Amino acid sequence: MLFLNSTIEMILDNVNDAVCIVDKNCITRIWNKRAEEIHGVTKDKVLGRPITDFFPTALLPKVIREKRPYVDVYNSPKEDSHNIITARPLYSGNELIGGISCDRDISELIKLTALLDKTKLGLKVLEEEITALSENRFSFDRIVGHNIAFREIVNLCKNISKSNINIIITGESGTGKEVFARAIHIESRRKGHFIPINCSAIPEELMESELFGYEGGAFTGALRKGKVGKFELAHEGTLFLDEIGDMPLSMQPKILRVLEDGMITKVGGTKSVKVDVRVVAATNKDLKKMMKDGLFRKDLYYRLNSILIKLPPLRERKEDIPDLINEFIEHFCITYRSNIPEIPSQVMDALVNYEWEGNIRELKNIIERIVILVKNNKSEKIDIDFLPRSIIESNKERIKCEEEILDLNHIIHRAEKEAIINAMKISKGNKAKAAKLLNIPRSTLYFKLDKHKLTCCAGK
Ligand SMILES: Nc1ncnc2c1ncn2[C@@H]1O[C@H](COP(=O)(O)OP(=O)(O)OP(=O)(O)O)[C@@H](O)[C@H]1O
Repeated sequence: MLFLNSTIEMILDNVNDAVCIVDKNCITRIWNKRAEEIHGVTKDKVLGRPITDFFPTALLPKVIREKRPYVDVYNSPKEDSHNIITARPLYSGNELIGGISCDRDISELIKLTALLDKTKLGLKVLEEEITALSENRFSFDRIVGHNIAFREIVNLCKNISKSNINIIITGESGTGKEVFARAIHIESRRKGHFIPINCSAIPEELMESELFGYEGGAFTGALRKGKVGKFELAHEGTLFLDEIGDMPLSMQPKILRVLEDGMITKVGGTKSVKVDVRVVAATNKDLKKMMKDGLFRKDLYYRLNSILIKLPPLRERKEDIPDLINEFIEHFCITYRSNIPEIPSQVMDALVNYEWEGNIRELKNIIERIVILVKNNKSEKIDIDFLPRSIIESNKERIKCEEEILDLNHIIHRAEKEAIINAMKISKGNKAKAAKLLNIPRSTLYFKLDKHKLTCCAGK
């Protein structure tokens, strides 16, 4: 008889799953070693006995009764034990002779999943702590700069933070508009989140659904369960509309409406929801000019612009550059685990006097690059050669100009050139008259016009 084949039994004792074979009367015929381990019942007890004597809810009697398989069914035979069972009827030709079940123990997997869930929870707590810490990083106290005009702006922003008025922040790229918007949000103590959206990064056709959300299946490619828009996410918080100058004209009246009545309707939806959102918008464009050119709506501008904050470019607050440099060096030395390098005065001068068209962002990027170079070169100080070529060149140019300012020969040379240009202007290009005005012979004037490369203005 098949059930008594000892070779099969020997093979089954060496597989990882618990195997149980019963005859058509549900009497246990094969019970392998793994089944003994998983179910805690030995062969000698179970063999020859109905499987239901040991496992009243066993799947095999059901399989035999219904003559159909059950695949990958979850089963917990005892506390803390979790199995996945597959059970099938066994046939000899057309005759049903019994059933076989294979149990895979997934208790370890379940324990690991529980551990993972616990870890996830821990991570969430950590994430929240990190968010709180990084939010703190953006508070007004952490904004670097002691330039008087800049401090006045910081104080003004602190004062208006707690009111709910909308704000527009302008300034060149990289001057810290987003940093200010975040600081205003933190200072406001609003309960909700700070939600940034970059208007220039979102295609016009997606803007409405990004801002107001959409109902499930509102359009092709939409998520089945729909999406919450940024306005709703910013409920009781602050919505930061970055690059507001790039907001499509078609969207502007819709935003104005939300700002006026605080109600939003999702794309494809019919219900309106009330939101309490404070809007801070930022741009480096000239919105007034855009209004004149018909590219920005006046009504939206005045609705947003309860107060306008203008951040100065870095070159207008050079005295803040050393503090910013030190702050960024400390920051990147932590990131790249390197010691704080010495900054020779020549390097500091070069950095302070650079034009910084990309403002604080450009300065920050360059300091990061410098910290990496210092580390890679195992240096203890910032060598001037670690600065980018553009800064080195502009520094050389500046030093040259400063030297020229004090060079007496150069001063005389410039004064002479200026006097000749003026004399030529007054005499309307008449050299004899100009020479007379300058009190020099005409031949000397010819020589000096040539020396100063002014022959072009000689004819005028
Ligand atoms: N006062 C500040 N102190 C320290 N770091 C600053 C300060 N202002 C800006 N930064 C840093 O400079 C970088 C640029 O700032 P931010 O993104 O706020 O500029 P932005 O004006 O919004 O730029 P864009 O117009 O390009 O969006 C950021 O990395 C920010 O952390």
